[in-house]
Amino acid sequence: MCIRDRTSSNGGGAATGEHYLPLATTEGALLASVNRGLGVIRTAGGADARVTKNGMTRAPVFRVKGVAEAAETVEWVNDNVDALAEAAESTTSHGELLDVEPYVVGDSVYLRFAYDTKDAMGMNMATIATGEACEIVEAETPASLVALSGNLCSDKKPAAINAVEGRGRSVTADVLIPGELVEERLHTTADAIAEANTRKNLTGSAKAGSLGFNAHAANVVAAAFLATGQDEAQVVEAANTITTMDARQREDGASDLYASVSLASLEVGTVGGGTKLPTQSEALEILGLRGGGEPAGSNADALAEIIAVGALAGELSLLAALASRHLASAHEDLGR
Ligand SMILES: CC(C)(COP(=O)([O-])OP(=O)([O-])OC[C@H]1O[C@@H](n2cnc3c(N)ncnc32)[C@H](O)[C@@H]1OP(=O)([O-])[O-])[C@@H](O)C(=O)NCCC(=O)NCCSC(=O)C[C@@](C)(O)CC(=O)[O-]
Ligand SMILES: NC(=O)C1=CN([C@@H]2O[C@H](COP(=O)(O)OP(=O)(O)OC[C@H]3O[C@@H](n4cnc5c(N)ncnc54)[C@H](OP(=O)(O)O)[C@@H]3O)[C@@H](O)[C@H]2O)C=CC1
Repeated sequence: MCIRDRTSSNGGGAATGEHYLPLATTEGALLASVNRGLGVIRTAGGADARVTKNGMTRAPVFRVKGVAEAAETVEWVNDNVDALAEAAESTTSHGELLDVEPYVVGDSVYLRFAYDTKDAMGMNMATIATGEACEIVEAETPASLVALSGNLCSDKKPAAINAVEGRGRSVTADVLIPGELVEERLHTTADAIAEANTRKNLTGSAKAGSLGFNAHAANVVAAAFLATGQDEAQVVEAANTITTMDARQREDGASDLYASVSLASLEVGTVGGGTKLPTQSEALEILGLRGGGEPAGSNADALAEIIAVGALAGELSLLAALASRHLASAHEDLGR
């Protein structure tokens, strides 16, 4: 299935202008929901979306004898990031090493390498580059490589480090919706949506011990990932999204709705992996984002921003359905 609706994404580079949002899903009411949310966003004048951080990570784990060797290894790494960058970047003409963050646990040393992988999601690129850098670490320090991935990366597992530090693209989208539009198209009020968001997405998620403070960002991310050839398993990283909804009172006493989603770790690319498959490549072509961007990285930034606006649309429509008590009936009509 493919939703053909326009989002407005004002990010840098190629992200300006109007876009379609290709989605592939088996969730019965999702397309209707996102379509309604996008329609409301478009009528409100469009959403803003920006990538605010970018870094694909790979964190190998090394064995040392104890704390003294661990400290020696960390000191060497901190003093020699340039040498590690030279080794890592010798394996790629696109990737750039941004940072190496050491972590010590007893006789294990973890080095979290972060790369700007430009338009690639970058897991192969980062893994190959990190492997090369590890050879220097082993040659220059007492540390011995145990595993090229030591799970502090952290790939395809729910992990607070991704929610806090980010992984892939960290992207935020927001929109201000006039109160009248909320009532006309979402059949509820800004206050009711804001209350549902606070009690459900914030307090309810906190009580559940969740890493995600959203309603169903994973629905939109999964559908966009399938449609555009991303690595499906990495939906788990994007599920840590935080959704905020506030009723902003106007001078005339009415309230408009401010809505935002912040996806700390959205791992997307427009080159490499499944993006080359025929249908997925066509979906990226519809977006005007197939292949490498100019400058490199701008296409993947734009894709991240478009997916974020889609997630915002989904959050708006579902929270409105909950606030107006339409969730069950919508799924009776569309989802079974
Ligand atoms: C279903 C609606 C949209 C009806 O909402 P409505 O306002 O009664 O719909 P409408 O018939 O008046 O149409 C309004 C707009 O919705 C869109 N729309 C409407 N129908 C379609 C359709 N068939 N195909 C494509 N687009 C559709 C379309 O944009 C349309 O505008 P128009 O084109 O008429 O100018 C609303 O009730 C809704 O969004 N409900 C929420 C459904 C939802 O978000 N489900 C997500 C999955 S639930 C889940 O997986 C996760 C969960 C819930 O467990 C997570 C949690 O715990 O929160
Ligand atoms: N290896 C692993 O541990 C894991 C792999 N994966 C899989 O890895 C794949 C994704 O890895 P990824 O590295 O993204 O893809 P690819 O391995 O397909 O490599 C992408 C390559 O495209 C080249 N390239 C050309 N133009 C650009 C551009 N504009 N921006 C960036 N790179 C460009 C780069 O080559 P060059 O570097 O020579 O410049 C880059 O390394 C997926 O299939 C995923 O499932 C997923 C998780 C873990």
